[in-house]
Amino acid sequence: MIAAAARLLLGCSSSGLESAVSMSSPQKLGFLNLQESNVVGFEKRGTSLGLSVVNVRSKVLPPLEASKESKTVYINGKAESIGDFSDSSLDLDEDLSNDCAGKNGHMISTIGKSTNIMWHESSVGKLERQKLLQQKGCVIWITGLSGSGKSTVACALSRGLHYRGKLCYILDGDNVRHGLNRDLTFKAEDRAENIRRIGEVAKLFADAGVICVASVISPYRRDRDACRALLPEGNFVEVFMDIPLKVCEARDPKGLYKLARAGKIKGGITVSVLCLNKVLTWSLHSAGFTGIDDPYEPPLNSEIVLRQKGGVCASPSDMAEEVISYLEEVGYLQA
Ligand SMILES: Nc1ncnc2c1ncn2[C@@H]1O[C@H](COP(=O)(O)OS(=O)(=O)O)[C@@H](OP(=O)(O)O)[C@H]1O
Ligand SMILES: Nc1ncnc2c1ncn2[C@@H]1O[C@H](COP(=O)(O)OP(=O)(O)O)[C@@H](O)[C@H]1O
Repeated sequence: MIAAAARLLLGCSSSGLESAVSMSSPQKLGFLNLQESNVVGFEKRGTSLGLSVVNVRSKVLPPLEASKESKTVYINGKAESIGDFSDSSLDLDEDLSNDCAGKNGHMISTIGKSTNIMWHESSVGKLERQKLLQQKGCVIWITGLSGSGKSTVACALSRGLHYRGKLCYILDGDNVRHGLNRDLTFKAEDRAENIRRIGEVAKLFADAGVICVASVISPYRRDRDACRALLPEGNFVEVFMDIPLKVCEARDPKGLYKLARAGKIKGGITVSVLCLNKVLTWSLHSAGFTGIDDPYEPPLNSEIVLRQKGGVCASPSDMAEEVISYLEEVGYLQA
């Protein structure tokens, strides 16, 4: 928050500051180096063309004021004057300034519901991170019915990759619903939002250079395709657990198919389990259970299909090896 506020200051008097923001050209961006302990309060003093003018009160510094030189920023792609500022030539770390300004410079845009936001490019890029990790960041998207073996294969895959010295992280549907997506139900629009968020997080992991394994039912083709579209070509590897419903239902490790068949999931139910003398309660709000009274749309062109052969399911580690072989083939296990 302090860095963000400092960036909004845009110009200031120099006394007592180690560095200051320059707005003399749209290619430059700098940061005020404020010590958090010295800042005792932020005060919003007004807005100008969507940019907040902030007064930082400090224990050691005099109040900072905008001063007298006219500057330009780009707001929603349009050049706008933001008023009078001076001291544009103050001591900046040029390299860091240019690094962090990124390719969009001071492009301020509206994205979704967020107004006046700017893209900051990191000084270390994806290629450098990949070189460090000796792998290519990507998303392995495991989709399939409940009980088809998504989580099991994700774990085996993670183990196999780890064994080869590759950094991998699993985003499991059940787990993500414990935190990030705890506000979402199983009605269609919430499933879509669940997948959208997981897709966005997976994209960040891939950008970090990590092999991100998402194991989620993701029943709707459109939502999966939207996640694919977030990533560079080839970085989204869809793995379809093509296991027949009757096999998944026979496994039924959580007893959910049984509940669904009994009509106890549609419309929302509460499940309570006595565990170590504690009652654990889950609320299942649902338009239906996938495969029973809610649709599952199988992928049409997934990179990998894992299915039974002659009615026999391969072991989870063999299935994981199939995925690892694919990653090796496409060169993702090297930088
Ligand atoms: N109505 C309904 N439909 C499907 N699944 C249900 C439902 N209610 C609860 N569960 C449990 O939630 C797990 C699926 O969560 P996901 O986030 O992967 O689902 S989705 O992609 O948003 O459809 C899923 O976990 P897995 O069995 O591992 O797939 C179920 O255990
Ligand atoms: N390849 C496999 N062969 C036999 N059983 C499996 C296999 N993969 C998973 N299972 C079993 O199927 C059940 C469901 O697996 P799970 O990974 O939880 O599925 P999902 O995450 O798709 O709901 C578990 O009891 C698991 O042990």
